[in-house]
Amino acid sequence: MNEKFRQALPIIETLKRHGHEAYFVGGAVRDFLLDRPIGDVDIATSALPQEVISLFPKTVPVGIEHGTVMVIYKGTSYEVTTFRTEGRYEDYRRPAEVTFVRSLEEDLKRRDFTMNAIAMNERGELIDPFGGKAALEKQLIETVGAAAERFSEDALRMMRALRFVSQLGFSLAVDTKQAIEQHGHLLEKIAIERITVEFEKMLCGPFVHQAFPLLIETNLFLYLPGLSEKKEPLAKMSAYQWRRLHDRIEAWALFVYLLDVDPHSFLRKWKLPNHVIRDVSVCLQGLTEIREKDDWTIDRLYRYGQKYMPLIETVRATLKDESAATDELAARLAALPIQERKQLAVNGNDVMAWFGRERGRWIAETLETIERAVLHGEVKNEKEAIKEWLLACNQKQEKNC
Ligand SMILES: Nc1ccn([C@@H]2O[C@H](COP(=O)(O)OP(=O)(O)OP(=O)(O)O)[C@@H](O)[C@H]2O)c(=O)n1
Ligand SMILES: [Mg+2]
Repeated sequence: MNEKFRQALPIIETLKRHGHEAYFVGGAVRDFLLDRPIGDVDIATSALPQEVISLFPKTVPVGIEHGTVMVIYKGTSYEVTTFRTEGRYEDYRRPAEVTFVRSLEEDLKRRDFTMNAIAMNERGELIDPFGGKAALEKQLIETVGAAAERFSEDALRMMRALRFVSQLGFSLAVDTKQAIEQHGHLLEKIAIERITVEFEKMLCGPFVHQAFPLLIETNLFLYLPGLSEKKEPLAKMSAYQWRRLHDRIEAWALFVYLLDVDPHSFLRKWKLPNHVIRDVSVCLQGLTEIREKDDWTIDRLYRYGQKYMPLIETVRATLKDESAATDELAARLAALPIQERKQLAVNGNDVMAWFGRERGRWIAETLETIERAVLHGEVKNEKEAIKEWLLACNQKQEKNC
C-alpha cells in the first residue's frame, strides 16, 4: 500500500473499531492503480457525519449537508464522506438532496466513471463492482451505468471526461461519447467557475491534443464561453506541442493566441482570477511584439523580465515548433546593468536635490531617462556618474533651446 494511504489508515481503523465500514475511494485509488502521483486521499464510510465528528478530535464540517466532514489527522486533511446516493437533481447541477445509505455499492453506483468508482479497504483489497480496474487496463473512460443519467445528474462530468482524456491519454467509451453529444447543452446550467477548473486541467494535461478533437466531435465547444464560433481554430489546436508548456498561464496564453481573441474579454467570460487574466495578457502582449519583430531586444528583455520572459519565450517557441532559448535569454538578462528599476543607484529624492525643483511629473520622466541610459550602458549605474551625466545632458538641452 502506498505511503499516503498508510498514513490515513488510522482513520479507517477508528471508524471500523466503532462498528462502521470505511474505505479509500475516488481519484486516489484510481491514481494509485495507475502508478501516478496520488492527490488527496478520500474516505467513504457508513458512519453519519455526526458520528464522524464525534470520533475524531479535529474535524471541520466542510460539506455536512452532502455528508462530508474533513478530518485533520497528523497535519493532513482527509475528506470523510458518508455513503450516499444523490436524490432528485434540480437544474442538472447539485443534488437537491442527498440520501445517506448504508452500503458501499450504492455509494459507488452514483459516481461518474468506473475508474473513479473503485474502493480499497484497509488491507489494500479492491471493491470494484463496476469493472473500474478493467477500464483502467483498457484505458477507457466509461460512466457507471447509463451515461445519460450520470450526465443529467451532474453535467460537469462531461467536462471531467475530457479532462481525464487529457490527463491520462484514455479514450471515451462509445456510449459515453454519444451521451456527451446528446447532453452538451446541459453545461449551460453549470457555474462557469466549475467548468473553468476542468477546462484548465484539460489544457494542462499531457494528452490535450487528444481532447481538442473531442471538444468538436461532441459539440461541447458550442456551450463553452467564447468558443461557439471558434470551430476552425479549435480544430487546429492539436497541431502544437502543448507538452512543451509548463503552467496554466502559458497554456491559456497559447490558447488565446491561437483563437485570436481579445484576452481580457475572453478570459473574463471564463471568470478567471484577475491575476491570471493580467499575467496571460502581459504574455500575449510580449508574444505579439516578439512575433512581429521576431527578436528579444534589450528593452523587451528588461520590460518582461525574469517573471514573464520565460513564459513568453516558451509559448513563442511552441508556436514555431523550436526549442525555447530561455536559458540563453536569462543569461542575457542577468548580464544587463540592471534587471529592474529598483536597482537604479538613484531615486526621485536624489534627482530633486540635484535640480532643486519641486515635485512633479518631471521626476518620473527623468528617472525613465536615467533607467534607459543605464540599461543601454550609456552611463554607469553609480550615483556620481549618473549625476554628472544628467547635469551635462541638461546643459546640452538648455543650450539647444
Ligand atoms: N462530478 C463528480 C465529481 C466527483 N465524483 C466522484 O468523486 C470523486 C472525487 O472527486 P474529485 O476529487 O473532484 O475528482 P478526482 O476523480 O478525485 O480527480 P482529481 O485527482 O483531479 O481530484 C471522483 O473520483 C468520483 O468518484 C463524481 O462522481 N462526480
Ligand atoms: Mg480528488
